[in-house]
Amino acid sequence: MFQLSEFLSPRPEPWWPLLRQVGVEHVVAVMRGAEQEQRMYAAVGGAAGTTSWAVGEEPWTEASLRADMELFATHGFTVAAIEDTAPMDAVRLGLPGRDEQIEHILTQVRAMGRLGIPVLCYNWMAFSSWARTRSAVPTRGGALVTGFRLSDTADLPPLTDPAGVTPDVLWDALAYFLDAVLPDAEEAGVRLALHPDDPPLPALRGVPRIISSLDAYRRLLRTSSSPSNAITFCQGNFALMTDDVPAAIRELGGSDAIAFVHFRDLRGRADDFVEAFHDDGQTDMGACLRAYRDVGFSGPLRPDHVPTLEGESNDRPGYGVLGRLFATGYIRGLQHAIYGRPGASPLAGTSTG
Ligand SMILES: O=C(O)[C@@H](O)[C@@H](O)[C@H](O)[C@H](O)CO
Repeated sequence: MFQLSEFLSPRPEPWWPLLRQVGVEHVVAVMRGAEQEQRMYAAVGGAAGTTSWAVGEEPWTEASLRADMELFATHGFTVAAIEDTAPMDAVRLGLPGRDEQIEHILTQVRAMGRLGIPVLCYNWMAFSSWARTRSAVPTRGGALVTGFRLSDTADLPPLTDPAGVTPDVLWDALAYFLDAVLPDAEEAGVRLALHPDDPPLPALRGVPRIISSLDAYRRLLRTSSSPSNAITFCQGNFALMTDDVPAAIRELGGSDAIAFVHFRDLRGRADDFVEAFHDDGQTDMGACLRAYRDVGFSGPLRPDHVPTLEGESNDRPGYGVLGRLFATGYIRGLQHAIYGRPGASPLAGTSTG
């Protein structure tokens, strides 16, 4: 059985109890002021991230991560994964300074091992994160979703100086990173779960991207057979790579390479799409969950990118509270239909009076 999780920063908010109330016990954490926490909303035109490091030291040290875990625990949550890293753009691009950045990642991975956090989600999108060209597209009933149109990026400046950044440079840099980190990750019992480039296009704003196809994942898995060399199966992106997402789950999950799942959906193609409510996109979500069950996936699964609903501010596109609650209910319904409802018996709830 997967671990139904939510994506949170270690900064308590008044609505956290709602997650416990709808049945979420696990957290996928970002780290205070680290790379993804800064990029997760800002990347799509939402509120900018903060760089405050609350416990007086870098967010990826054992002391910081322990403090975060304890904080989540006081709110009833267990940390199932970290979806954030120390800054690593030099690592992604193979630039000078990468060895120092890799040392930070090693510090993080070893700390995660000691703390029993088994999954680290990372990505190969240099100087960016998920990219959208619209952050308020009306969908069902006027709820707002994000959207992307490649043609809208034509006039945007390059994300970084593209000189020298080729797919080969990125692949070599990824192999160098895996070589440096996988042995320690394996020893620590931590799986490095590579997230797809979002959107999965061969290049964005003048800079090539490499993790944008099923073949790229096949190549990743050929690079090292370490059990720590793993995948974040971000369904929305895979739905833009293939028409048969369940088959991709069966292929990649069949060798136990899926360590973490982002459960979401959309409508369109990689160069032109809008996101969707979990029950309103182009993918058969139930067929996906059956595929996870059949390959024995047992890691964290979290909803990703939900619509912003009536009355909510859209300063965190994709991460509104009401949409998260709807997504959680939808996933729990599918889960009980497909896996069976734990503890349910035909007589449960009936009176024997
Ligand atoms: O692009 C995606 O599909 C994502 O999973 C990101 O939105 C992710 O949540 C952020 O980059 C933070 O890790």
